[in-house]
Formats: sequence, structure tokens, C-alpha cells
Amino acid sequence: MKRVTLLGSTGSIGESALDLIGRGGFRVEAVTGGRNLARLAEQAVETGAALAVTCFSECYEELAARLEGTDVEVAAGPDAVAQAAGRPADLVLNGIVGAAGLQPSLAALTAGSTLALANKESLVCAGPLVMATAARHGGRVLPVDSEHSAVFQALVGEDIGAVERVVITASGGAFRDWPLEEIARATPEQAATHPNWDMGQRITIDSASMFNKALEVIEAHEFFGLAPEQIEVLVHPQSAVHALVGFVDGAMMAHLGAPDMRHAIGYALNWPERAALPVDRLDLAALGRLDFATPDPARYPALGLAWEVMRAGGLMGAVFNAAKEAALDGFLDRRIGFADMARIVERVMGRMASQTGLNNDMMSLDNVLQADQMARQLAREAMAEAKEATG
Ligand SMILES: NC(=O)C1=CN([C@@H]2O[C@H](COP(=O)(O)OP(=O)(O)OC[C@H]3O[C@@H](n4cnc5c(N)ncnc54)[C@H](OP(=O)(O)O)[C@@H]3O)[C@@H](O)[C@H]2O)C=CC1
Ligand SMILES: CC(=O)[C@@H](O)[C@H](O)COP(=O)(O)O
Ligand SMILES: [Mn+2]
Repeated sequence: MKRVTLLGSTGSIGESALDLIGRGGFRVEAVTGGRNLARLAEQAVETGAALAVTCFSECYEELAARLEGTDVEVAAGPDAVAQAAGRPADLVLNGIVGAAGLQPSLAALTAGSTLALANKESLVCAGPLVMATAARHGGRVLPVDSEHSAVFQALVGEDIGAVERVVITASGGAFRDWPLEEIARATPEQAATHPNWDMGQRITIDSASMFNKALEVIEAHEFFGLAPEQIEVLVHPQSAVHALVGFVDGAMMAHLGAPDMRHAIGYALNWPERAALPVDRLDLAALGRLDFATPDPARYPALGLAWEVMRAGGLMGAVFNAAKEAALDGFLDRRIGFADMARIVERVMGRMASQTGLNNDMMSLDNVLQADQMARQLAREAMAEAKEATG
């Protein structure tokens, strides 16, 4: 029986993981969530978890009341989430959304646990720190993001030195086929509709802007140690091929599967074994065709920023992610339009690059958090300026 802790258990990744875990072979140590306290309490009772944590301190009383009379220990606040991640477990699945996932990732690795990482922001904000923490404590990171799980699987038995390039596919998101001039007027509701995947609201909107793909390019750079020029993105509307690895002999290995995150989650949960999974099998004859195209920079201006981030190095990943999170908040609150998000992030990157020495090799949690806070503040200022300029 593997002992598993689920961070972000009430979200899309968390629920998919629980679906697999409920079929047997695992014991749940702890579950953590946010505001969905009814579901968090239910999950804790159903799984027999020892601990339930909400990341919001003010939600402690309500969660405690919901779990009164049970054996489940209750805690609240960001530090309590990190402590839950650091409890002894065989595997910690991080399905938290945003930079809030970084400290729990570090806590799990410091405890020597295997970290199954859906929270791509951990690697984008602090890739070198995360990977060094894993190495120092004998922990291991297993990718759960579907494209990175696909690359990881295509590399089994291969030498990373024999890799020429990695191709990450992108569905193209909600606005793939929209007229360009209409995209700027898109609403959060329209952006939060994904053509193929059923995911949380924030990553779904990031798929429409391709901020998600930009994060994934940086994630691949950090996780696999690939140079920026070795990473490519292709629009692939069917989301059947998740990634391809090209080798020095010209061969390409592709990973295919139905668009269901239980593939990648199940692979990580069962690793190093490959276990049967209750997912649809691809019917290639029914699919009929697999299309690939180069992304149009005019439609997806956020994507190119990933290469600027990788070339800048240092804290620019943390800056990029924080500015993106703040801009997404602005879009969700209707303070800025869809197309403004990429402009705001680019402006913040420019201001941060000239303001501080971002290329420091000594990445620490403190300077990552400081860069994150500065970038959020600059993004809020840039959004206020943009609003003033447009009246
Ligand atoms: N969904 C997917 O298919 C995929 C997701 N990912 C990545 O996985 C991560 C999770 O995505 P997804 O499951 O879609 O997101 P969801 O929004 O569905 O779930 C997020 C989870 O994190 C909790 N949470 C929210 N804010 C915080 C916080 N500040 N601190 C701690 N926990 C918090 C939420 O609690 P509550 O809901 O109770 O408030 C919920 O449990 C993201 O990094 C995403 O990019 C990667 C590939 C695919
Ligand atoms: C399922 C998964 O891994 C998502 O990150 C997915 O990649 C989103 O789809 P897009 O290809 O539209 O970004
Ligand atoms: Mn992905």
C-alpha cells in the first residue's frame, strides 16, 4: 500500500487522483484544499485521511466543525499546507494551483518524499531550487503535467544526451479558430471553455492565451535540463499526441493517449510500475487524422515570452508567473481585456529586468518570494495605468 498525500485534493487534479486512489492500492495520509470545505471534509472522511488542511486560516473553524466527531486532525493556513506536504508519505501529489504550490513542493522533497508534480508553477518559479532540494534529500520529482509525463515516458531507457529536441503539443485553446480581432473582446466565461480537457478555471484560460504552454516550455527546460532551442511547440487540435521526443539519429518517439489526466496521474501514482487505468482508449481510425501547425505569434503573444524567460534565467520565471497570475486576476475581475494580459506581463518583465539583478545564480526561497511580490505589485500598477490610459 502506497501512502499518498494529496495537495489541492478538491481541485480537478485532486478529484482525478481520488478517482484512481479509490480503486485500491493506496492509503491517504493527508488532504489539503482551499475554500471548498464541504468537499474537503467529505474527502477526508471517505479516504480515512489522518489530516485535512485548508490553506485559508479563516476557514479553520468551519472545517473543524465539519469534521467534529471524526478522527481527522484539522489545520489551516499556508504553513499548515507545507507541514502536511512534509509528513512522512511515499508520494505527495501537488495539485495546488499557482505559486502557492512552491513551498509545499519544497517541503515534500525536504522530507525525502517522491513528488508527483502537477503544479507546474513550482518549476517555473524556482526550478533550480526544486531540483536541488530533490537531489539533496534523495527525493524525486515525477512530472504529472500531461506533456511532461509524455516526454518522461518517451525517455525511459534513453540517454538524455541523445535528445535533439522535444515537441510539446498545444490544443490551441478556446480561441484557436476565432477571428483575431474578436479575441481582444473575449470574456472570462468564453476563455474558460477548453476544446478537449476538463480542467480548473485558471489553467483553462491560460490554455486560451497559451500562457499555459509558455509555463510548460519553461517547465520542460527546468525539469529535463533542455536548452531553449531544443524545445518546440506545435498546435495539435486533437490533443491525442501529448509530446514528441526527437533523437540525434532523426527518430521521433511520440506519446499518445485520450485527453484524460488520469493517464499522467496514474502513471506517477504507480511509477515505476505501469498499472491498468480506467481511461478511454484512443480509436485512431475514428479520429482519422492528426493535425500539427506552428503557433501564430499574433494569436498567442504570450508563448514567445517563455524563451525570454529562459534566456534571462535567475528569477525571471518567478516574475513571469507572478505577473501572469496578477494579470489573470485582472482579466477575471474584468479590469483588463484578454489581450492585455500578455502586454502587462511583458511590461513587468521589462521593468523587473532593468530594476534588479535578476540573473543571480544563488536562488533562494526568500528571493523567489520577493521577486514574486514585486512582480505582482508592478502588474497591478501596469493594469491601473492601462485602465487610466483607456479612460
Ligand atoms: N487540471 C488539469 O487537468 C491540469 C492541471 N495542471 C496543473 O495542476 C495544478 C492544479 O490545477 P487544477 O486542478 O486545474 O486547479 P483547480 O483550481 O481545479 O484546483 C486547485 C486546488 O488548489 C486549491 N487551492 C487554491 N488556492 C490555493 C492556495 N493559495 N494554496 C493552496 N491550495 C490552493 C484549491 O482549493 P479549493 O478548490 O477548495 O478552493 C484546489 O484544491 C495547476 O498548477 C495546473 O496548472 C497541469 C496539467 C493538467
Ligand atoms: C492536460 C494538460 O496537461 C494541460 O496542461 C493541457 O496541456 C492544456 O491544454 P492546452 O494544450 O490547451 O494548453
Ligand atoms: Mn499540460
